Amino acid sequence: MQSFVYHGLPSRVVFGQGTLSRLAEEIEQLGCRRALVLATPHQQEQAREVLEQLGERGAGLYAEAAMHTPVEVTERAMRVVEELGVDCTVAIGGGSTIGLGKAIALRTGLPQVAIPTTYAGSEMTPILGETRDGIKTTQRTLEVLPETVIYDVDLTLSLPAGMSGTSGINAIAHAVEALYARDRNPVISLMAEEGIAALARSLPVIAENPSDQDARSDALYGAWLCGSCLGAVGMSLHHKLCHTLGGSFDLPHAETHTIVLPHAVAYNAPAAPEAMVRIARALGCEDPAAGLFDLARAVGAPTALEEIGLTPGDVERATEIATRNPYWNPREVEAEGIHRLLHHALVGRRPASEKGAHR
Ligand SMILES: NC(=O)c1ccc[n+]([C@@H]2O[C@H](COP(=O)([O-])OP(=O)(O)OC[C@H]3O[C@@H](n4cnc5c(N)ncnc54)[C@H](O)[C@@H]3O)[C@@H](O)[C@H]2O)c1
Ligand SMILES: O=C(O)CCC(=O)CC(=O)O
Repeated sequence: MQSFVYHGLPSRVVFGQGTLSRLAEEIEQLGCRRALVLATPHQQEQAREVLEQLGERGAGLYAEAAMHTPVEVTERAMRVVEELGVDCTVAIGGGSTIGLGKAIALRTGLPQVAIPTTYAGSEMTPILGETRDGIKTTQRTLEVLPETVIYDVDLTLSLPAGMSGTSGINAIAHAVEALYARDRNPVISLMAEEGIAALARSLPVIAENPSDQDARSDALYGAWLCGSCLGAVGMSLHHKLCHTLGGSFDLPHAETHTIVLPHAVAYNAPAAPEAMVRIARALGCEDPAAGLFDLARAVGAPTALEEIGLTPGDVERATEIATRNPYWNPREVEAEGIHRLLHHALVGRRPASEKGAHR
């Protein structure tokens, strides 16, 4: 057995159907009385209902959360925090809204309740990415880890079929990279394999019938596990590529993850054979790279970066940025291979895992 370090993260998780009804008691458990409810403009009505449900524990609503946590949005939220004298935040939404709660916590130390409505996984991580003047920087600090997470399966029923597929594969990407992380450990690897399996079996069912409650429950359980993997260990090439494509080419987050993942896995396969066995087992297929590509197709997701806005002329610059300061990766990150990977992802070629031992 390899030696390892396991670092447990302190958060309280409430999981089930109808669990939103426990929000007031969870706020009380934190010792708080005046919550600021956070949302995107799109989920404003849902957030208003949450505020009403809170009664005197609800201090106000700020519904301007935006993708990649722009600092000007956070600064406006900070003025609301001060004006209302709030003592905690409640973020209801996906990674964008939860990111805003984290950005406020970083500046104030206010406790957070996160109520995720996508599968992105931010609620389980001490990671915050913030955008200033168009540049996104990411940090890891326990100060931003939400104290309480309420997973309510009912809240995911409204997530459209298309977004459910790409958001679920965004979650799978965290577990895939956790399986070959430099700081991987047996507990997180168990969670990763279980998380991939739960999402791989539920996402195609959701694509057919977004109201299937058993599949929704399975998917949210998988998202919790995969988010925990992201929070616990370091990510590698796949996340670096997606952060490059999102940050420098403005490609949409979950779709980018969905398209790039099979190709990143194909690239890393020769250097991470044990991880590949576990990913294939979780997917129920022979070749993990092809299996992930087929899963994307099964949920009706895009499979080519050119479908979401990348052009052939962008591949050179994306290769240069992604290889400049690479994250640790099990296989050496070399420009020619990354250029080829990105070209395959651009055109949507069905990948096959490369064979041989590259380290
Ligand atoms: N720090 C981390 O650990 C971490 C992890 C994953 C993602 N992220 C960040 O999160 C952001 C992406 O998050 P996301 O993919 O969850 O998307 P998102 O939060 O931007 O949500 C996308 C849209 O879907 C809407 N939406 C969310 N849930 C819905 C539901 N159930 N029904 C209907 N509409 C719904 C939102 O209001 C929004 O308009 C990115 O900025 C990414 O970098 C951070
Ligand atoms: O943008 C962030 O906050 C970091 C996101 C991250 O590392 C996970 C992801 O890319 O899905």
